[in-house]
Amino acid sequence: MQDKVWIFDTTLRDGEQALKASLTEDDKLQLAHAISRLNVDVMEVGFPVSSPADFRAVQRIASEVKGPIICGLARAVAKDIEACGEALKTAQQGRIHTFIATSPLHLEHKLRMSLDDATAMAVKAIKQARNYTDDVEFSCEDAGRTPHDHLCRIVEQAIAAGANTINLPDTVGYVTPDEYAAMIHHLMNNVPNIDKARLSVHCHNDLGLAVANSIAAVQAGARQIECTVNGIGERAGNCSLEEVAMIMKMRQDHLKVHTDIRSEEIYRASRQVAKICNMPVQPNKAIVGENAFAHSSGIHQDGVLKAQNTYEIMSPESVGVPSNQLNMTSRSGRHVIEHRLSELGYHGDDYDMDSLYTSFLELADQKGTVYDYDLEAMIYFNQIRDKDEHYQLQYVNATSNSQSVATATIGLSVAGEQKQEAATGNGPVEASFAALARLTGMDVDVIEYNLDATGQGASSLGQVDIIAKYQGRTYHGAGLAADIVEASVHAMVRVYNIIYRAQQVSNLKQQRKAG
Ligand SMILES: CC(=O)SCCNC(=O)CCNC(=O)[C@H](O)C(C)(C)COP(=O)(O)OP(=O)(O)OC[C@H]1O[C@@H](n2cnc3c(N)ncnc32)[C@H](O)[C@@H]1OP(=O)(O)O
Ligand SMILES: CC(C)C(=O)C(=O)O
Repeated sequence: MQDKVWIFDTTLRDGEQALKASLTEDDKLQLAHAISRLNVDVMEVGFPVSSPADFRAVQRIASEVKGPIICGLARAVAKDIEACGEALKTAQQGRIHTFIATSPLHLEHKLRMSLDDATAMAVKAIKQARNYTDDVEFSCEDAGRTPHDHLCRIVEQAIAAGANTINLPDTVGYVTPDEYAAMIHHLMNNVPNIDKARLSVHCHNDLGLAVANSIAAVQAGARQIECTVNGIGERAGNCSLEEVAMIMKMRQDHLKVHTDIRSEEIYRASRQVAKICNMPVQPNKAIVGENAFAHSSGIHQDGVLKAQNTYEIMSPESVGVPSNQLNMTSRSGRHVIEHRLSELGYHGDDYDMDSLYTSFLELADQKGTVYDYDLEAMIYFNQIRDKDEHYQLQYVNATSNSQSVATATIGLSVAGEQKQEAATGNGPVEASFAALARLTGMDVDVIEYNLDATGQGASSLGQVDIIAKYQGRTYHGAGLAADIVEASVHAMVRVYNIIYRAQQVSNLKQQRKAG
């Protein structure tokens, strides 16, 4: 049997200390339900003496949320313990968590007392707490900077007074994993009654070591981790619940411990905490960040399509993320495009991959991400591409501003010969059309011009449809590009090619007649 590590969630207490405004009673209740769905063992939900609203929040959660042990925090002060005990009265299982600082720095400058005085206060507070509940946790605040023998002294007395969980916080995120593990070992080997209590750790992230330190402590024998959803908490935050839970799930083979966390609830809880606490999650955050299951480079995408575990050590579904994401960027390759298109219902013979991929890269370089709707539009234009046409657009360079006429220079290949012309106009589209007229020698009359956005938002592609008249006949041309002037020129070049082909057909007919 593998050992169980208890998960003590403190999102609603230490996590809340990170917020610019405290959570309301209703916010706390809603989050308490979300966190309890994770199946945490203990949920620390407030500091009841702190304010009437926090007292009521703890009270409501205690009576309404069933499942985890509901815990409140209290200084080693009689009125704090009393408030905590009262607030937790209706809990199915309530825990009072009391603490006092033990490091020389905190004792001298903050509490202005000796270790013996602090120990006496702790003992008194624990005994008072035991009058309310059998479940009492004691924390040596700033244990990370407390000499080990001092910790042993106070912890021994705390257990003797009735504390059944002993928490050794690295309050300021100062220690390294080996130091933290050594501290746990020292206590386990030197406090005579240590087996009467569960050893707990509570790590802050000031040096980015909160998760590493918590895991090192578990490897040394600690069996409770205090943590928060998304790692929110005072200053740089606390140990992140989702990270430690998934480390213990994914590396059970190595760590030989487990938790009871329902990992499929992680993503949902993370989103709720981010939203209600107004603390967005950084995209590259492990487990719950937007990019945690996103692949953007061709080699990785190809690997994941062939076997998901080539680049994913856990499945997105295992943490409640609906699926992974294959972002299509200019670092993507042909495999992912083919895969995406097949999901959209296209087959290999619907498009020419080489020319589609060229258009894809051009667009991706301009836009960043290429979306499904871009791909669909590209397929359409890929099918009507001017590949072997008489007129082929080389480039468009148009400039315009609000004070002078627009100018456009166009490079066009005409039957394989490179040509260039410039012209002016009221706007860049008109100037471009005038340059095209010079290049082709045909004066086409544009009778309808429609511009549509294909896609969403400012990164949409411009799709231009033109109806033009030439020598009594009407022609249609369409163009698509990130730049709307370029889309217009593509549409017009298409019109010229159709006119050219029509002329060829009619010349042929005349020759036949004459012949
Ligand atoms: C490491 C942690 O995260 S601990 C939790 C931190 N969370 C909070 O502080 C949020 C809730 N806190 C509060 O609402 C308020 O600070 C209260 C109600 C607890 C106290 O408010 P006030 O009485 O106005 O005191 P204030 O916060 O300014 O100062 C703290 C006092 O508690 C004392 N104190 C600090 N920790 C403890 C402790 N564990 N046990 C006993 N006394 C303590 C300090 O020495 C100081 O005492 P002093 O007034 O004799 O100098
Ligand atoms: C009260 C204790 C557990 C704490 O929050 C800390 O030391 O950071």
